[in-house]
Amino acid sequence: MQDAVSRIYPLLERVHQPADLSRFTPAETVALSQEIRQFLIEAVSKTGGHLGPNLGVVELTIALHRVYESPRDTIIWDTGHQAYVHKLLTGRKDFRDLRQEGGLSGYPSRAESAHDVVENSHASTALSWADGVSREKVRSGLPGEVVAVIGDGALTGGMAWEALNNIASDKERPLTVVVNDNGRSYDPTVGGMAHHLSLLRTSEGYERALAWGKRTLMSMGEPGRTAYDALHGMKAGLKDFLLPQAMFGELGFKYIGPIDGHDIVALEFALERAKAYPEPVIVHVMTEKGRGYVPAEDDEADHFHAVGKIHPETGLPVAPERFGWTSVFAEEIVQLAEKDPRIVAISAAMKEPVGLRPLSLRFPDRVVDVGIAEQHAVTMAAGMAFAGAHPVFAVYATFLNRAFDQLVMDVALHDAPVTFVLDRAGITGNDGASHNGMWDLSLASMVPGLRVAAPRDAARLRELLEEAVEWNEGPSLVRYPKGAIPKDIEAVECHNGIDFLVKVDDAKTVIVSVGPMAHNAAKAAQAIGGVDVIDPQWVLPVGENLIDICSGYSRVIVIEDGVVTGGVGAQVARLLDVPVEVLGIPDSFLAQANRDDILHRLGLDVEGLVKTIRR
Ligand SMILES: Cc1ncc(C[n+]2csc(CCOP(=O)(O)OP(=O)(O)O)c2C)c(N)n1
Ligand SMILES: CC(=O)[C@@H](O)[C@H](O)COP(=O)(O)O
Ligand SMILES: [Mg+2]
Repeated sequence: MQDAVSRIYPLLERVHQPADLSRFTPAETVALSQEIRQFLIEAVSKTGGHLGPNLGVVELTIALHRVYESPRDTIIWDTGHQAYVHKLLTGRKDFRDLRQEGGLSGYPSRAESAHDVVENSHASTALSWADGVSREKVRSGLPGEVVAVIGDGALTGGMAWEALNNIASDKERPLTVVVNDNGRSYDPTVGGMAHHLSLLRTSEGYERALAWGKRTLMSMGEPGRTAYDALHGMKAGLKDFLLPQAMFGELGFKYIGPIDGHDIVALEFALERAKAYPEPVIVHVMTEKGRGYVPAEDDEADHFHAVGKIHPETGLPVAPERFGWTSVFAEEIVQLAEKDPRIVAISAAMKEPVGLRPLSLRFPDRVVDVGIAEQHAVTMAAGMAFAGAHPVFAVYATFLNRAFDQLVMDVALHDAPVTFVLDRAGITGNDGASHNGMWDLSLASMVPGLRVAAPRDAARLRELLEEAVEWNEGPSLVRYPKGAIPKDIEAVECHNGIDFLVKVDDAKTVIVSVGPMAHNAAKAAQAIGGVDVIDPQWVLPVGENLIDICSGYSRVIVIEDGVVTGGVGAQVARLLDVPVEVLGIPDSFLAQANRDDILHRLGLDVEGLVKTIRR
């Protein structure tokens, strides 16, 4: 086996395609699931990746591939971060370069396999995809079932409910929704729906008691049977009262569950029933995130949702994490909230990764986790602002795309003083095309009244964040990238609010650098000579002060880590008479690779900038 692992996995060796699984006995499938867990721990500890979610779906994925015939039957994974086992069972075992340039994607990928459908790793879309695939299969008479697997976290997203509503409306069209319920997003999953699912989970014992009662009474001959009939009459009423699964029924789905998601026989039985049913079905599967790997099971924070490289024996990181942008925000927002009681923070199911954990510990009632519900978060923020708060929505840049309408119509149109803090802005790299935060500047440039700051270092992040939350005339946005934070660069001069990072006599060329691009811009300018570098800090809308300064040069170059179309450079070019060159991300989806390698490929590292500017 060509792979990232040194151990031999004899059962996994036998699987080249899903059909091979049909030759396994039930006992062998159990042994296979143990092998797969070992494989995942060994391989992912070398590369990093979504270990916890994948450890949780080993049995579920085996069962799905034994019951359904992929790719004839379409299996769709929501978010797709839990598709590693699916990859292993569909012939992809070379995990050496998982999430690296040229290696396996961390998500389903059509380029890799005919078994993969959805590459978009933004959550809560799988049910809409499934509805679409199923409609077209039925319309055009294509064979094959459609199954969507969605986590309890992704089920908090509004789009999932729009899809459920549509799927349920067509009783003639069978479609199976598998809810992979591990009770967690990163944190425990929040909201009424999560509560509902957990009630179903706790009712499992009740179901077992009913089954035991039935068996016992029926074995007692006629008197027992009469007693059972009487009790059975009551059961529906009792069940409706005790089991909120009725809700799925009322929505139009047959509900099967809750099923032990680590029992392959039970899973196969449930999936076979779902497959045979001629209408939409929900199969509710209970799993444990991080299952079978003690460090992940014990990790209360997020059960190893996504890890870097780790020591497989201990689960400890191979390299200590360097102090990052997120940590600076995490510290600063606590300081600001201490001073300003109007500050309330919002997270869309990502308190820890966006740095809101310390604030939630200091002021538990001033951080709201809305689930994976970015659209709701933005409009809710507008409502909070109306009622007197200054909401701070901390979110990954790529996920704000989803709430563009709410940003324009609910926040900007109402001049709501909401601050957006965009983490992972610019190139993120290993998560592939869908996770780069490269559209935010272009989108923000179209929103009337939205002020955008791009700090170049920690000192500027602290200052600009403070200015943002003090700005109450309308919305503001502060954006910064993924990863370690570089050293502060002090300005050599400041004119009319514009920092000069490099200033030489008689420079004809000026580089306008956006946020963290300042570091490469300054180094490139120093290497070339005769070039000034300025940092406007508040980059959108483009200010008159920036235009005035740029007008004094014969050549203006804007460097930004966003798409070139419609970003800061495009706005500067619109307002200046001097020719403007924009160096940024071309309008294309970026294949996965390390952030530095992508910057190099795009000519945005020092070497590339020197070359381009000299030319
Ligand atoms: C729109 C969107 N917002 C946020 C995320 C980040 N994110 C990725 S996985 C995840 C939690 C998913 O929970 P769940 O669906 O239950 O899957 P699990 O990891 O528990 O298997 C979140 C918040 C995302 N991918 N998409
Ligand atoms: C699937 C998903 O959207 C997240 O888990 C994401 O992969 C995390 O990215 P970071 O590692 O940058 O926090
Ligand atoms: Mg979950």
